[in-house]
Amino acid sequence: MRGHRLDMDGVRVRYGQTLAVRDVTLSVEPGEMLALLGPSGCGKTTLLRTVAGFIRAEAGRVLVDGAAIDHLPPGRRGVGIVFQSYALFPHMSAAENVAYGLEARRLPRAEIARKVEAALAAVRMEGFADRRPRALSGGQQQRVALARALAIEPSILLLDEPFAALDRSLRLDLQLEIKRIQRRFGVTAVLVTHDQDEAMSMADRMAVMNAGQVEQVGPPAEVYDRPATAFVAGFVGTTNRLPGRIEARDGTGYRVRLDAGATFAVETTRGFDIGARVVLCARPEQLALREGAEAPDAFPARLRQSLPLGPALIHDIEAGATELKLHAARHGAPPTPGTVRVALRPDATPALFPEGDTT
Ligand SMILES: Nc1ncnc2c1ncn2[C@@H]1O[C@H](COP(=O)(O)OP(=O)(O)OP(=O)(O)O)[C@@H](O)[C@H]1O
Repeated sequence: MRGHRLDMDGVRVRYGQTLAVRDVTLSVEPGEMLALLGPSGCGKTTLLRTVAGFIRAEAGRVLVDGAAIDHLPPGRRGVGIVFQSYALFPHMSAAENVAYGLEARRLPRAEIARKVEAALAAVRMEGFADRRPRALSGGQQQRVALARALAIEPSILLLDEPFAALDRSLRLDLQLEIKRIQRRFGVTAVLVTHDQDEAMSMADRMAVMNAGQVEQVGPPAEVYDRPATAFVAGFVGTTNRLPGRIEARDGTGYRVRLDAGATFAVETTRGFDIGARVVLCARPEQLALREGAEAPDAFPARLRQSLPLGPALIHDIEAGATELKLHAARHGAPPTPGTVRVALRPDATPALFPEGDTT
């Protein structure tokens, strides 16, 4: 199962008038897990199903280890798929379900038995071989579905929201299980999810999709820290959006005059004209309350409330029509609601986008 490379090269998929996937080019390295992350309707399932062979692309190619597989039917692509709904055959036992794909390949009986046993053991379900799906919990059914996908020793494992139907604790169990198995076998995997925490914790890299296109692809921390577009900044993690205007060039960035009434220095590699309208996107942990007198690098706002969240404190703030969330360490008594000043933390690297960028 080890080490196969997957390439999507200019894949375009249309349903009638709807262009669901717009010329997507993505590579998944051998043994890597790539998450396709995005809001409902952005095209992630369509892209996954195109790789699986259930949907035909209007343009572009899908390649495994450099060879195009577009002409192959799903059963001959060497892909294993786990769906959101467990999609097990209800009248078959767990072992029969796992054997199904192997029987279709007409393998000898003894070999099928051996592979079924190994696949069920890999997902820790060896004691449940004779159970029918209805006698298994949701998490157990999904483990069997995973065993079925793995039994054929796929070159690529496709995971289509496999945890969506599970409650929280089962979900975490299965996430850990899949990650463990994926690492152990070095299987190349694509995970479709609309859950950013899931993508962050499971994936080596994530591709953030919006309206059929990939807006950014990279390791989760990089996407979080350096969002490429305003959409990514808003979709991955929490972002405070502060409108303003470019006042002047400043070192390797700009001085931005915020509508809220302060001037922030922001580093960026993007180019802006002086006077251009912009949106500054700052994470809750990049802003801070500033004590004391008026200063040009802090703007006035109203602290509505402060709520404890584990070891942190979330400040709920309004600055004119803009609502802000600030993340602070919790020590001592929370500040009193009322007038406050908000500043950028000295080490913060907020993102700057042209106003009117897609959100
Ligand atoms: N069979 C279909 N016929 C027509 N349009 C479709 C079909 N399937 C999907 N679409 C449309 O294509 C676009 C992409 O859908 P897709 O299911 O790939 O998105 P998604 O990101 O996986 O969303 P979700 O998270 O809701 O599953 C959407 O606009 C959707 O309405």
